[in-house]
Amino acid sequence: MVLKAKKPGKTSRKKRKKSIPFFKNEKFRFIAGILVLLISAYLLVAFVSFIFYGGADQSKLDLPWKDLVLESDIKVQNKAGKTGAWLSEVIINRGFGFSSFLFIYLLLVTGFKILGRNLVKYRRSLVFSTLLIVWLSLTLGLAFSKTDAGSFMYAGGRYGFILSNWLSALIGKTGVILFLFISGLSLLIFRFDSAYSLIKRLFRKKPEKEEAEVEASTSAENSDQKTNGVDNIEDDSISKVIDEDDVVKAIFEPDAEVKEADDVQRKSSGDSKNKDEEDLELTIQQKKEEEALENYRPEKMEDYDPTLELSKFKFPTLELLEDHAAGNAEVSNEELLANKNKIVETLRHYKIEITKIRATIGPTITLYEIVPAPGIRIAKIKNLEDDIALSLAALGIRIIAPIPGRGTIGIEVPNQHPEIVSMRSILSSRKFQESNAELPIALGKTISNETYMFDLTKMPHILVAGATGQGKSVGINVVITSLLYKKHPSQLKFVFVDPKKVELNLYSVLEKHYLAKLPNEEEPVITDIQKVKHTLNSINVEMDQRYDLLKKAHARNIKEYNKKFVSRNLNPEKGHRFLPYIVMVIDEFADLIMTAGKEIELPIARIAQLARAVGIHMIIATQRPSTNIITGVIKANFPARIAFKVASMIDSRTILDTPGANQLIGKGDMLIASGSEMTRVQCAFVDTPEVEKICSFISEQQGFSTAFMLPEYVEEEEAGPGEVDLNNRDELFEDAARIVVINQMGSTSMIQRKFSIGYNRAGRIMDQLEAAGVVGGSEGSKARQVLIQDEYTLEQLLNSLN
Ligand SMILES: Nc1ncnc2c1ncn2[C@@H]1O[C@H](COP(=O)(O)OP(=O)(O)OP(=O)(O)O)[C@@H](O)[C@H]1O
Repeated sequence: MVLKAKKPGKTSRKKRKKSIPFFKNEKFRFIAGILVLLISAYLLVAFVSFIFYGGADQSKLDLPWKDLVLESDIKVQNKAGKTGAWLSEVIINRGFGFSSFLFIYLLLVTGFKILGRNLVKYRRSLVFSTLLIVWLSLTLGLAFSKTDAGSFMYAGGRYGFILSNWLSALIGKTGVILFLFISGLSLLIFRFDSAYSLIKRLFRKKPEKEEAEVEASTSAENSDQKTNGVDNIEDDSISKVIDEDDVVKAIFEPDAEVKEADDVQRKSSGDSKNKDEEDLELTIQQKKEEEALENYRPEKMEDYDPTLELSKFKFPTLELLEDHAAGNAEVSNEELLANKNKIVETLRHYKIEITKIRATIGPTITLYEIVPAPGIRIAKIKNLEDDIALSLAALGIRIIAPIPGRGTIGIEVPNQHPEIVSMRSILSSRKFQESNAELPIALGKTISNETYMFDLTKMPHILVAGATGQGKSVGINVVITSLLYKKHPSQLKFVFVDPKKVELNLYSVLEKHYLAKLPNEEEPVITDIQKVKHTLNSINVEMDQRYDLLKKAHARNIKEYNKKFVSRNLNPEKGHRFLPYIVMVIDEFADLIMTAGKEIELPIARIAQLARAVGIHMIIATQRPSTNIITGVIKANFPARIAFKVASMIDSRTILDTPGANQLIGKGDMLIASGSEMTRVQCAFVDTPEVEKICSFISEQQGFSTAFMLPEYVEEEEAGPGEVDLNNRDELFEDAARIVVINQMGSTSMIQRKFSIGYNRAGRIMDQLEAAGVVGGSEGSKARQVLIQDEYTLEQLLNSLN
């Protein structure tokens, strides 16, 4: 669609260039533009006067043009003189009536266009106004066909008058009115997108409502499924009904059913995808973007390809990963049956009758869903958690009473032989492979053996907690590996913080591919707490710079911004650049907070609050989920939390706001809370040697010349202009001053980029600019205020310095 739109634009532009080359002369354009504007002003005076004095001048205007001009005795009342009166007579009366005023509008926009200012989309306005002139003239001709006869002026001009009479005779007045209505509506629709959507909405009101209802119910269904971590009782074939009298038969045949379930799942995910696509096509916003392409795209330029610099980059292959699942033992039918009997027995013992029980076998736990007999209080079952655990002689039993939206009570019982969910099986899943998410993360498997996936851009920051040895580090490796399998080095950068100096260090070989760091910093993985502070502040600067860029580009988020940049609607010379996502991973957050406290907490909270739209995401992990580590400020800004097994119920409450994480069974068993949803997932397993293999696969390939450079943060006291000697100015001082004034942006990193100089030199120049009064004082991470508004004043100031 984009290509089609591009072609005609290109050829017509070429033609124009050939036919009027003198139009390239700037002075000529200036004079021509002014002339056209003056003509439009003259015509305006003439037309307005014609309305007032046209009647009085009428007798003179009937004279031949020569007589009217040459005869000096003949005087007209029109304020634009005889020529103005005559032009008005010809254009309004003998032409198109009142709609002739649109000619003035056309001259006005043409004049401005020649002067280089596009007030409107020119070609579109030209076509629309011309058609409107004809339409309006005809409409006025028809409406005033009776009154026109006695007046000096035709409201629709002679053209409108004659045409409306002719059409009325041809198709009758009603026919003409219908024709005018339809053509008017078409004009509106083609000219104004909003008119189109408004009219469409009027006609489609009912179906849309229905669609909304369908959508609402689908999403409700989806959310139900997620909330429970299991599929619907009625139609999910993974779940097995264990009827009181036909227990064995119902539990068996898991394999065939799992396959069936997969199909259903695939189908439904395909369906919802189709639905999404249909919705996208209908959005008005997309249409606008296509227009922008047509209008602003420089000629002969293909889309910008961020991956071009490393075009030969190969993504890691699945062969690098082990199939840990090979030795997994299945849950035996005896085990299922025994557990079921014990549950039923224990409940009976407390006089709780159940009408139905069914089992869903997950990788580490099996969910037994029971439907209690009518009249049984749910709280009563909930209180039996310990008794059921005792009777099953198993740790990690969790009762979910009731499972939200399902009308059943869930009892999660650990399997005797938990499965290892290999990273390989997760990454090779269709769900992950076909994911269109911006930052797809496949984390593990849910109770119904579904791959659990999410898009980090939607989460958008994650807090991970878990006691030592419960799978936290493996979980973080799973997150990073997922991203490495999907994102090109140009699209994603990591900032790794690892005070323990062991866990994330193996990623340091990815420096020139995937890592971001401070300039002049040697270590790619940050271990020093002081440097963490600098890095966080630097990310804050990067965040502010990105917001400035988004604002200038009128983009709401990084996705929109990059889309515009890729289609070359943003000029790199104005500071625009392709923005990779930045994911910051902090492995032991507690160590940082204990040592640096607020200095760390506040920039993290600020990033968490604001950075989502500009593509900066954080994953912070801690062993000690206590309230002095996970403070209210942090918690409020991290809505997505992942809990591995923790030591106590209090820890669970700190991280998840509910108990439960203390009842997990460890080894990657986790609870994921996102908003009000809570899902139990078995984390995939990826071993350190596998991660090493992936890293060396990537690092052996060609990378960028350096890591991605974060802007350096200069602390305020360092930045003061204190002893700046203006007699000893940097040789780039004047050029830098011009750049700052032209762009009206007092940004050190802009100077750094424009002149390809280091941050310190750019900072010194900025101090000199402040001392010279070109920019205001430092405002921390924000760009400085520019105090000189135009180049002329600047030149005067520069002269006075010499
Ligand atoms: N998803 C998983 N599947 C199977 N086993 C796992 C999984 N995650 C962790 N384990 C087992 O638990 C061990 C400890 O995991 P991990 O190193 O991730 O713990 P941790 O919470 O990071 O501990 P620490 O905080 O001390 O670093 C692993 O070596 C592995 O044997």
